[in-house]
Amino acid sequence: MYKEKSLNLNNIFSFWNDFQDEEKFLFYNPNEKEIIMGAKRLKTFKHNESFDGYKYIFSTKTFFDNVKDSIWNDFKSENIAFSYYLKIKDNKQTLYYQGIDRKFCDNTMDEEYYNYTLTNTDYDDWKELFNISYDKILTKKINKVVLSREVIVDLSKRPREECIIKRLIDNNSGNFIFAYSKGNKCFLGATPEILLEKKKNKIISHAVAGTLLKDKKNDSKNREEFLKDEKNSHEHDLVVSTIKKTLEKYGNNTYVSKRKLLEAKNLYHLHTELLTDSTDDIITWRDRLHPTPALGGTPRDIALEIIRKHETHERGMYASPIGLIDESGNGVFVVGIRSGMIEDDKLYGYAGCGIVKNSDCEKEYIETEGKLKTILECL
Ligand SMILES: C=C(O[C@H]1C=CC=C(C(=O)O)[C@@H]1O)C(=O)O
Repeated sequence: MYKEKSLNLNNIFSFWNDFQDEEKFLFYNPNEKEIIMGAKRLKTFKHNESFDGYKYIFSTKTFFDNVKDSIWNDFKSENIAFSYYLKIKDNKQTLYYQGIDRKFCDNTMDEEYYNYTLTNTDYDDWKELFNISYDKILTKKINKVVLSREVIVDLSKRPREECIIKRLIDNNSGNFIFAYSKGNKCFLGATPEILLEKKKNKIISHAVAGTLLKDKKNDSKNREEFLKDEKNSHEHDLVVSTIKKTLEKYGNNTYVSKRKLLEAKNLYHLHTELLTDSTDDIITWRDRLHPTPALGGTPRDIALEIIRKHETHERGMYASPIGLIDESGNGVFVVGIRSGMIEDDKLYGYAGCGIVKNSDCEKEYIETEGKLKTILECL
């Protein structure tokens, strides 16, 4: 259905810029060393409709089903096929297109940087949110809840999306980079966390939770201690056991790897890989797993109620599954953390962290500052 041809752009973002006012996405998979961009919506799939014949499906979801805040207008839970895709892999560029062939104006990219100011101070709100949640932990209503912050960043002019995307890719090797541009908004970020992958009949999920901020001076000692640290282990194990239960319930031959360290630019995380055999489709699996206690909490319903009721901002697509699915139904969903929404000359930045017994309000806030750097350092 799609025609294909090789391209030789000096600036791969010429594709992005050429679709000025069109809906488009970018998805960089560091494991495959592959960038896929798509532009111009071709088809929106109905529930359970087959994806056959479409090169890639870009799949979006909001954290909660209902979205009220105008920041998230038009950002929905959808499966979308695009008219144009550019795949960049092994130094080769392939354009897939439906309908009219397209010539791209291949201008070199001048990088533009943005001075910014944070316009909200939210420590008091954080403290209140933390105290409400911590009380639920002390009274044993919940074991864990993942709380998040929204920072509002004034950029004084609308940034060029491709400049920020390029820096997200350059700064965060090993992370998945995503960008979804629609109207005057663009949601983008660099995430270390895969919710799930489907490779033929294997489902692979990843528990990523527990955080150490990097400190160059004591790096190796800190890392060793972090791997054994009780608070972080507890926070991590709650994610592993919830994912494991879901894989065991719906799959066969579930396997849990040994815990490892996952490195991001400014942080380390605890990381466990979980695998199971299943022929069920990737969207069904996404809906079984989202949100894991790395983004929601446990017990899930009570933790989600706390988030819904007490976080003062709306999560929208923050912490939600963002996926790319290929023609054969294989693909990957990552979670939209370390992210921000550009709206005109503002950026709404998001970061969160897991709260468990032994969490400290100020330390957790500092942890979110470290996570926010991912996006702020790319402005
Ligand atoms: C919720 C976020 O991080 C999650 C992923 C890894 C580690 C986390 C933690 O240690 O709290 C969080 O569960 C975020 O970055 O916004």
